[in-house]
Amino acid sequence: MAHCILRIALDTPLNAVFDYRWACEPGQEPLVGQLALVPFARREVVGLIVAIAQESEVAEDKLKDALAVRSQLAPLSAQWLALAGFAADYYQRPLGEVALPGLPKNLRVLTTVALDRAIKKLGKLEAPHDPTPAGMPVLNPAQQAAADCIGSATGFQPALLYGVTGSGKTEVYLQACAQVLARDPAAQILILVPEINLTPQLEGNIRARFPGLMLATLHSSLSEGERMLHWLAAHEGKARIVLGTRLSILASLPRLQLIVIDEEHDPSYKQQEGLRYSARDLAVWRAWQLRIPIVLGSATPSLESWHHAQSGRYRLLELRERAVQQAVLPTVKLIDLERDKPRDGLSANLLAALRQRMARGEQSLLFLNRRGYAPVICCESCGWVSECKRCTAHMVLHRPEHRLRCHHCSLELRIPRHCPDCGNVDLQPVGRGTQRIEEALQQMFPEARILRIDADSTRRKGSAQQAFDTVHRGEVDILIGTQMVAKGHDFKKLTLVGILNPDAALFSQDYRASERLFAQLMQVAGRAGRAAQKEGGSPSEVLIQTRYARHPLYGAVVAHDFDHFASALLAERAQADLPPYLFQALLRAEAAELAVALDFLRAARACTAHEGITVNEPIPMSMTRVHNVERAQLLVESASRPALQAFLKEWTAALRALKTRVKWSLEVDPLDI
Ligand SMILES: Nc1ncnc2c1ncn2[C@@H]1O[C@H](COP(=O)(O)OP(=O)(O)OP(=O)(O)O)[C@@H](O)[C@H]1O
Ligand SMILES: [Zn+2]
Repeated sequence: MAHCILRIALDTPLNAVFDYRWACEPGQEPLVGQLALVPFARREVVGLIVAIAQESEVAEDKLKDALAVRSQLAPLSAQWLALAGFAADYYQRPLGEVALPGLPKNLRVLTTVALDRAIKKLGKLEAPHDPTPAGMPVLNPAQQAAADCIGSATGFQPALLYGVTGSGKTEVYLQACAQVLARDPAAQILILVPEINLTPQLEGNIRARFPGLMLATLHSSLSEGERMLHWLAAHEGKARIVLGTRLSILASLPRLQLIVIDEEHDPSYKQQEGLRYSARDLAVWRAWQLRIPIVLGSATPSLESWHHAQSGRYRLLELRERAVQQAVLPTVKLIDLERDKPRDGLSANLLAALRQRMARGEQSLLFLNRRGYAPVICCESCGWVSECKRCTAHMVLHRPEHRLRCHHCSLELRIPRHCPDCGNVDLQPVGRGTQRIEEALQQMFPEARILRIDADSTRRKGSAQQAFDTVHRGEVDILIGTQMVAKGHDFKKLTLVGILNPDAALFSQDYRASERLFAQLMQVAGRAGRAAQKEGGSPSEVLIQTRYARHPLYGAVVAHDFDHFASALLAERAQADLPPYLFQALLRAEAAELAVALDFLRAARACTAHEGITVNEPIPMSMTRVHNVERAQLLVESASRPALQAFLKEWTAALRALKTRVKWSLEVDPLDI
C-alpha cells in the first residue's frame, strides 16, 4: 500500500500545518478539503487537509499516522479554502484557527455519528428546485431599477443599496434573487442579517416568495444538530438560499451566485472576540473571488461603504421614498429638556404624544439604549457608588431581579440594605434604564399594555420572537426597548418613537461615536410610520429628548439628511487622517498587572520599525480592568493597506517569538478604539 503525506491545518494558535502519514487504499485517495482525525499533543482532533504530498520534511520516526479521513463528506472547495486562507492572512491568524471554528461543531467531534445522521436525514429530504417566485408585488420604479441592476449584474459588481427606512429594500433583494435564480436554476444565494432577531421576519418573507426552494438558516441559536443539517444542505448545494448572521459568511456554498448584506452598517457584522473578522468585508472579498455581484443595503451606510460609493468603486443604488404609498417618513422633533423638565425621565411633550397615541389606538416605541433599572446606586451621605470589584465599571441596579449586576463580568450581588462604607440606609438609584422607564409608565398609564424588550427580558430561548410577535399582533400599546428593537423591524402600527437619552454619545472620545449615534437614531426613527397614513390623519412622529437641541447631529436627523451628514463626517475624517482614509490595527495585551501589559506593548513597539507605519504609544484601554484582568492597547496606522498588511505579517511573527506570558491579540480594522 502506498503512503502519502497529509498536510493538515489544526485549530491551534501555532502558525503551522502538520504532516501526517496516511496509507492510501487505491481508488480511495484522500482529497484536499476533506477532514481527517489525527493524534495531536496526546489528544485526538479533527483537522483539515490542505495539501497532499509524497514526502515530508519531518523525520520518519517523528511522523505520526492520521487515524481516519472523513470520506463521506464531499471536500470543501478550493475556493472555500482560499477564503479561509485569505481571512487567516488578513487577520493574521493561523489557517486552522479560521477554517475549523467556521465548521459546525459536530463535524469536529471524534465520532461521525452526527455527520452520518445528518447525511442520511438530508438524503431523505426532498430538495425542491422550483425557483418560481410566488406573489411578487409590483415594484416602484426606483425599486425596479435597483432590482434589475443587481439581478442582471455579472462578474464582481458591488452595489450599495442606499434606501431610506421603509423604502422596501427587502423587496429589492427578493426580486434580484428571483432574477438570479431564473437565470441559473442551480444558483445559491447568501443573505446576511446583523441579528438573529431579524431572521424570522425575513425567513418568512423568503419562504413565502420561494415556496419551491430549500432555505437554510445559520445562526448561533440553532441546536448543533440543526446547524449540522443546515450547513450540510448548503455544502451539498441543496439549500439554495442561506440566511444567516455573520458566522454564515464562512458557510460552504459551492454554487454561490449572489451575496446580500442587509443593514450593512451594523457593527454586529464585526466579530468582537477570537478571530475578529468583519463579515461584511469578507463578503466583499468572497464576491470578488467568485466574480459575482454583491449588494450592501442600508438606510445609513457605513462611512467606508459610502466612501466607496462616492468614489465609484461601488455602484450606488438609491431609494428615496417609502415603498408603501401614503407612508411618509416621520416628522422628527427635538424636545429641549432645559425647557420641558422631565418627570421620571419623560417630558410633558412626550407624555402628551403617548396619550394621544393611546387614544387613537396606535403604538408607541420608547428607545433607551441602557438596560437595567439604574446604571448605578449611590450613598447620599458619603458618596459611595456601586462599583464592580473586578472591573472599571459600575454595578447596574436590576430592581425586578433584586440584584446589582456588572454588565462586563456578570458579577451579581444582592442589593445592599445600607451603605457598605458608612452604614447609611438611604441608597439611591442614579440615572435611568429601561426597567425604570417601564415602572414609571406603568404608574402613569395603568391602562396601557406595556412591553419591555431588552437582553434581560428576552433571556429565555424564543422569548424575543414571542415578544416581537406580540407587537406585530398589535397587543402592545407602548414598547420600551434597547437597540434590539431599533433595527430592521417592520412594525406596522407604530406611529410614535420617543428617544430618551442619546446625549452621552455626543461627547464620546471614540471618533466613530457620532457616525454610530446618527445611524442608530435614523434607524429607530425609521420604525415609525411604515404603514399608509390614515385618511386625514397626521404624520407619525419621532421625539428626541435632549439637552443639546442645537447640536448639528440632531439637525441632520430632523432633516433626514444622511447625505450631507455623511459627507461632512467624511471630510472631517479626511482632514484628521482617520479611516476610511487610514488603515489601522490594534494590539491588545491583558495581564494581572497593568504595568506588565504595558511593558509587553513597549517591547512589541520596540521590536520592529517600518517606513510608512506609525506605531503609537501603548495606553491603558478606556475600560482598563475587566474581570480582574488589566488591559492595554497599542494602535498601529498606515495610509497604505498593503504596507500595513506586510508590516503586520512580520510583526506577528516577531511577537510570537517574544514568548511572553501576557495574553495578546491583534485586531485588524478595529471598530472600537
Ligand atoms: N413595491 C411595494 N409596494 C407596496 N409595498 C411595498 C413595496 N415594497 C415594499 N413594500 C412594503 O414596505 C414596507 C417596508 O419594506 P422593508 O421592510 O423592506 O423596508 P426596508 O427598506 O428594509 O426598511 P428598513 O431599512 O427600515 O429596514 C414593508 O411592509 C413592505 O411589505
Ligand atoms: Zn465586573
